[in-house]
Amino acid sequence: MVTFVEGPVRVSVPATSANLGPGFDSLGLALDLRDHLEGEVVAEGLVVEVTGAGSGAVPLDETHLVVRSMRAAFDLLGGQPAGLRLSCTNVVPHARGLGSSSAAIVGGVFLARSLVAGGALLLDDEALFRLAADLEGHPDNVAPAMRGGFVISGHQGDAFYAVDSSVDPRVSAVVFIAPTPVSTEVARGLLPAQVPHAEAAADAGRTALLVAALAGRPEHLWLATRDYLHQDYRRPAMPDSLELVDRLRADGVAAVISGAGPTVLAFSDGVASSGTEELLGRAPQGWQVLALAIDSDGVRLA
Ligand SMILES: Nc1ncnc2c1ncn2[C@@H]1O[C@H](COP(=O)(O)OP(=O)(O)O)[C@@H](O)[C@H]1O
Ligand SMILES: N[C@@H](CCOP(=O)(O)O)C(=O)O
Repeated sequence: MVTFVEGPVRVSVPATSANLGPGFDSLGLALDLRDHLEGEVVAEGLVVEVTGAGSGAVPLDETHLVVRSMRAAFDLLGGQPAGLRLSCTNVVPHARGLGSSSAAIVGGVFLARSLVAGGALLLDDEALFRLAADLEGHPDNVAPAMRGGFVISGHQGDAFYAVDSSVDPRVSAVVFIAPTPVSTEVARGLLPAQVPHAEAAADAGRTALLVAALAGRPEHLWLATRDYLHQDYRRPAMPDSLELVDRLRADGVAAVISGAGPTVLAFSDGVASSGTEELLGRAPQGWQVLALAIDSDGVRLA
């Protein structure tokens, strides 16, 4: 019989940028931009409040992504609470390629576990990661949202792996958030079933280089962030984003489509052409630009 904790529990969960150019469906980086969730077990019913990103757009019932994720975790933890109150304060923009859905899923499963007495003994971090990755369908955002930092992840049969890798302290990110959304589902629908072998080989080389560049050789970030597997195929859904990537890269900036887009992420490595101040001035009109440090905590009690 599962026992729930009394009173509200607060958690926070970071935005994430997946792919980082060539690391399609395998690389992900947690960024210092957090959604906050507060949950409480109550006598009956379901009350969901949302402020910030998604307010007025996301449902406020059982179909809300955080609620669905909490329900899935409660099932694995041993049972559903009699009633639930959930309050979401969101800053991660939705459908922009900054991992809002993974933040909702990871925040939800972690919040559910935190609402159960001894929850971490009933559902350990590995099981929680697996649940979240199953709910999302790909682990590249979920892994850094859960663990923080830079994580290499993928499928292993019907399970998942995730391995932390280091990030040089000189590296940070500037994100250019496009004014209009593109859903990940739509952006994935643009990808071909097959790619030429030479391009797959080139992409593998750049991905390996990117891991080394992030770990301590940031001077190679521009070379390392060239993608061959997804960005150009997605151009029709986000032409302005690809144009911005092209412009920044032509000036030597390590710029990529963040996740499935349409946000553009540029790595700042502290040197003049890719310094944060210089990058902040490159935002197209109507776009939001944010300088973000790498988040090293992942989901946590707020
Ligand atoms: N915090 C949230 N609460 C409820 N639903 C969310 C939340 N974040 C994301 N979603 C759902 O996920 C969708 C965005 O997911 P997706 O297309 O994968 O984009 P993203 O790149 O932001 O993850 C939203 O339109 C919404 O339906
Ligand atoms: N590897 C996925 C990443 C999707 O990230 P999101 O932040 O856009 O949800 C993809 O490229 O489809």
